[in-house]
Amino acid sequence: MIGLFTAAEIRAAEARLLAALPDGALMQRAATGLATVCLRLLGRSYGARVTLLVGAGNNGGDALFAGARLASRGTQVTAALLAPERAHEAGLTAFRRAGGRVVAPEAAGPALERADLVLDGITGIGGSGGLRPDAAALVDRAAAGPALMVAVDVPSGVDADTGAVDGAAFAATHTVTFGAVKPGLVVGQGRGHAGEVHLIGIGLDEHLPAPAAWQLTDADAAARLPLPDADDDKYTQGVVGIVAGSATYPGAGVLCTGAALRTRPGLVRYAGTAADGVRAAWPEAIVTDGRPGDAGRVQAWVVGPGMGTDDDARSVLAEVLATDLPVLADADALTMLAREPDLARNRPAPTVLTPHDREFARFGYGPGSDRIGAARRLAADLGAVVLLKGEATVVADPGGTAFVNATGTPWLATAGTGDVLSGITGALLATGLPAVEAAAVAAHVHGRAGQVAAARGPLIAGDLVRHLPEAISRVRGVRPDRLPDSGA
Ligand SMILES: NC(=O)C1=CN([C@@H]2O[C@H](COP(=O)(O)OP(=O)(O)OC[C@H]3O[C@@H](n4cnc5c(N)ncnc54)[C@H](O)[C@@H]3O)[C@@H](O)[C@H]2O)[C@@H](O)CC1
Ligand SMILES: Nc1ncnc2c1ncn2[C@@H]1O[C@H](COP(=O)(O)OP(=O)(O)O)[C@@H](O)[C@H]1O
Ligand SMILES: [K+]
Repeated sequence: MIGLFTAAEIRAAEARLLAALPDGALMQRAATGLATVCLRLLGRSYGARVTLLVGAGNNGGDALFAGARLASRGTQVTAALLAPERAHEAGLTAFRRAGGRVVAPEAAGPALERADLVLDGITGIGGSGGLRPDAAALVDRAAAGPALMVAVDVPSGVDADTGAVDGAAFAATHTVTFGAVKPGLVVGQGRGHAGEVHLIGIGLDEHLPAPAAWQLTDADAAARLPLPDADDDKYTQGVVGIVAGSATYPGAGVLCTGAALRTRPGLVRYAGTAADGVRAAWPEAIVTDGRPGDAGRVQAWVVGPGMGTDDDARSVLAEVLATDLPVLADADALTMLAREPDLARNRPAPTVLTPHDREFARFGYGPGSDRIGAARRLAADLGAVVLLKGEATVVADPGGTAFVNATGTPWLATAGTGDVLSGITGALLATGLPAVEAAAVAAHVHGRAGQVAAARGPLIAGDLVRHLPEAISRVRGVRPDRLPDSGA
């Protein structure tokens, strides 16, 4: 798993590491890694043109030392200094000594127009609030040029902890970040500004605390997707019950049940008023048009997508939440729970809520620009796991552990894909995974299914269900064309 660390956690770790190192050593590590990535991206050093945007802090120091390294290898490097009198002194000396050219921000236009690569060293983890006007103007001018845009540590204007962007921000194609990945690079608007993230080790790991936020890799997700083994039968792999869809809107029931089957095919039960549609679409499911209690035994419930919000729906929701089983509540169930949160508050078994932004806002406050913070707050308030959907889906548990999803595609912004996510999550809850992990792994697999489906063109929610087996195999690293011999 990839740990995500706040600016305060990184500063505390840096302080311990700095105390053990000679002056300036840490910045040299950062600048060496930065220059190496720049050279790789440029593909050459001699004759290339690089322009540095340099603020008054250590972030500008990193840029200047990296610029010095590039200049000493024959690259034409120009530095636009936002605050010449406060620019990093040693960095500026090294830069000038290596042949770097210094200009005022107002005179940086030609250098930005000609640059192959722009290096953003205006602010890093020390930035706060929206960029000041002079910095914002420089960032805008850089964006108009043709260069590769490389952010030092954090794109300037992006809040390193939350990903919030208030006004102008450097839109990077690559971010070279030091010591640890910051949440703001992978969530909220910051995710879109960071581009590809390159992590440079500077020896910080042993000084960092246990992370409170994580990103899963394919391998992490695969380790939580148990394979059936020789002792399994259809009942032992986790049976999920689905309450979704309605006579008027059977689609949600069909998508949710299909997603559960394609994730964990042992046995999926369905109870609800879309029974005919579900039966016709998925003969593999065990279907009743009765109440959840008529469905037979399950190890987890999914309740909500397309079920309506009338009195019958409310009583079905209450019945499911009154069980001592893990429950995933989505869509119409969230609308009802926003009115009556006590139905879900502090259940003895895990509850997972999967709101998009508008559903989230029904609980009393919008997610705002700190999506991890918002998910944590609602999770703590309700004693439930909250999966806040979006470009980067965030999962948080009541204790504050959070996951930021790394997979997905904007093509997922289409009706019904949330119903599919509910089915996947419910199937994983039924396997007995801790709820926060089931939700995080489900978001990971759902995003991969979206990527697999989108590779073939515009996707609809049913395509996600169809591509789930391939997505899961890819997450596991299984080549689809190889069949092991029996017992191998
Ligand atoms: N502490 C260390 O030893 C290391 C720090 N490193 C670098 O140091 C950075 C942190 O350095 P600093 O603490 O000096 O802070 P920064 O360099 O990130 O930012 C501070 C500067 O930005 C200005 N600023 C803040 N908000 C602004 C805004 N909204 N608009 C315009 N200007 C703004 C401040 O006035 C100050 O001059 C890291 O991000 C990283 O790049 C690396 O060199 C690794 C080692
Ligand atoms: N711009 C986007 N980029 C990536 N994923 C997105 C984007 N917009 C939505 N999604 C994903 O698509 C899904 C939509 O779910 P939801 O809004 O519940 O749809 P529905 O209710 O129609 O099923 C979520 O998994 C969400 O994270
Ligand atoms: K920066």
